[in-house]
Amino acid sequence: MRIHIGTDHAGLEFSRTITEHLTAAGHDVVDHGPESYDPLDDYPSFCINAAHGVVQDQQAGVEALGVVFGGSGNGEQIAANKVTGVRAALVWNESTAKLARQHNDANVISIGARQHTVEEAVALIDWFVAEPFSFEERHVRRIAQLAEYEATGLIAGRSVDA
Ligand SMILES: O=C[C@H](O)[C@H](O)[C@H](O)COP(=O)(O)O
Repeated sequence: MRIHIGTDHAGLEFSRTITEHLTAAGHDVVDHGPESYDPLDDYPSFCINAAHGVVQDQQAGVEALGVVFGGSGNGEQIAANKVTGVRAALVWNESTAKLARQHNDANVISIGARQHTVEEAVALIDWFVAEPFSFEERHVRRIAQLAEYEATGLIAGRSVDA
């Protein structure tokens, strides 16, 4: 599995441990930065680049997921979700990490590095990566609605404002 990671200054300390852990588990980690600590850096470009990496790999048939993390994980999730084809979920416990895959087929998760220990963050990532999508009809239908809205502004061919 290729795993794209992106963060900001608030998550940078987690990067090394997360990369070491995922690499030791046999994953191919692509780090989209930042490379060094700058307390004034901005998460959008790092997280959007990670999200783009996931989509490009998946479109090319490469098995890939993404992990973005920052102080809260909120801005990082918002940034990742700006990328067409990304379903980024903010996860904070075992249940939300697993449901991100089971129900949402999330291809990116976001974690608040100031909300967890690095050991907790690694566990969240492991739960997410190991969990398969359920392929249950209702979840497939809802994900398809999101994709349709993203592509056309419609859901089931109808305006969501109607
Ligand atoms: O949602 C955004 C993230 O939590 C950022 O990591 C956070 O806002 C950075 O905060 P500061 O610039 O105060 O270190």
